[in-house]
Amino acid sequence: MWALCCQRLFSKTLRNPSLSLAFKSPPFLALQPPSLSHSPSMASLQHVCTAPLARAAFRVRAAAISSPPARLPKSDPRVLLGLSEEQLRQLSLDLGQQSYRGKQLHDLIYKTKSKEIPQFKHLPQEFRDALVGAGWRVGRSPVHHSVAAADGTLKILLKLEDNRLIETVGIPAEDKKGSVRLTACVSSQVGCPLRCSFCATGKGGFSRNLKPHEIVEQVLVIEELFKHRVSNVVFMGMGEPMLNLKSVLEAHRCLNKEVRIGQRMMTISTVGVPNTIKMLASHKLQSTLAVSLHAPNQQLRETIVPSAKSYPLDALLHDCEDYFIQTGRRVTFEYTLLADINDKAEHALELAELLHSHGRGYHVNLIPFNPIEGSEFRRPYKKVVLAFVEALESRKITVSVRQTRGLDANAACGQLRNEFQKNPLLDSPSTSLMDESNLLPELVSCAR
Ligand SMILES: C[S@@+](CC[C@H](N)C(=O)[O-])C[C@H]1O[C@@H](n2cnc3c(N)ncnc32)[C@H](O)[C@@H]1O
Ligand code: SF4
Repeated sequence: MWALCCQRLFSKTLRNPSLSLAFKSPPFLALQPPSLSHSPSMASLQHVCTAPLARAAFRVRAAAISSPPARLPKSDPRVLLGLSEEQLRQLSLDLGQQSYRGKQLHDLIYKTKSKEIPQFKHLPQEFRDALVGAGWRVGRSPVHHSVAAADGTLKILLKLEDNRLIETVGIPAEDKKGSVRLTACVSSQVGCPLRCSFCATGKGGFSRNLKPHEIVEQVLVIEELFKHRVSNVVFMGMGEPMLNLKSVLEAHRCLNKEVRIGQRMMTISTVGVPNTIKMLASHKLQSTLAVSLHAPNQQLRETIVPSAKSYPLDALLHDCEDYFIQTGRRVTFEYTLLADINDKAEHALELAELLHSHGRGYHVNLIPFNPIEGSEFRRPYKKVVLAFVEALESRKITVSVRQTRGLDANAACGQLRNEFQKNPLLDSPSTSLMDESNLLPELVSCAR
């Protein structure tokens, strides 16, 4: 029986990597094969284990034999953040606990926002030990630095497990009814390989894609620092979401289902990567697609966005039409206004014509350039921006101008991280740099 038990455990372990560490861990080694003379049942096998840890470990293995392996993501199989309640319940069963422990785990991760398994105080010690022993971790990263701007915008640098830094931004705002809306602007990659000419992230180079939990945790850290629920998520931080679509979709699912942010409250922004808009459309999400256009014709676009060479404007707009047809969601076009490059009234008229020729309900969001160090570009004057707006509106295009938030906090995406990377003296962790004297009084309570 003992030999059979071990054999079945071993084959389970091969199929379920979450068990392999537990199999090698000390409590397992503490289990001694009982005397084979009286061929014990499972219950009597458990009885011969006297150390509490060994008993817990035995229950883990007994449960592993009797239940199917948890369906866990292959990318990082021992990170709790990102798992659904169902997966956490299955994990609890696999570790010899009752299913309701999975619900408790879910609350600890997504509501209490505990960062370490030892902080799961109201779970039994033996369960915490089993989780740690099997190599599980929550998957949260420490805040390395944060800077608050006068308008309440908070820019945060997170230090990932491999010591890489990513930016995430919390943007509080009051809606028309006076209640506070908190937007999380999340990164999808460490850096970006697409190198748009005006973007600090592009200038900082590319390291790697973010894993789903590294995207989700950005929202949790903003909720934690502001002590307020995040209402909106925009995938407009560092990186190109469409180059990391699988992780972005997994993070989107988790933010929607586990963190409970409505799909309509989320926006995925892309400069355009061939075939990916079609893929996204096939998921029929109720989220907004924002396409960073920046020019009304192919020739000018290629000078601003080098990657545009592989994705002609006509094909890009065709895919946007398709997104609208598939999802019923209006596509937004982002247009960064660069003085004397793409900000003339004739550019606006050409843009209106281009959009009308591709038919559907589009909206243009103008972003006056946020100056970045060493850039040859300039921000246009306000009157130029207003003339651009008027020209678009005269051609019946709905348009908004993005308010520049947090200008004094290295506002342009990727700038704060670049500062830290080039100046090693700055590169020391700061616990709380939330300087409330910098905040507008009405936002202090929200940002606390
Ligand atoms: C940082 S990108 C990330 C999402 C995606 N890669 C994209 O380009 O849409 C989000 C938006 O920020 C804009 N952006 C980047 N750097 C900027 C700057 N210095 N000034 C104004 N807008 C900027 C981009 O044009 C894009 O519309
Ligand atoms: S604007 Fe977007 S796609 Fe272009 S370099 Fe920056 S992050 Fe990458």
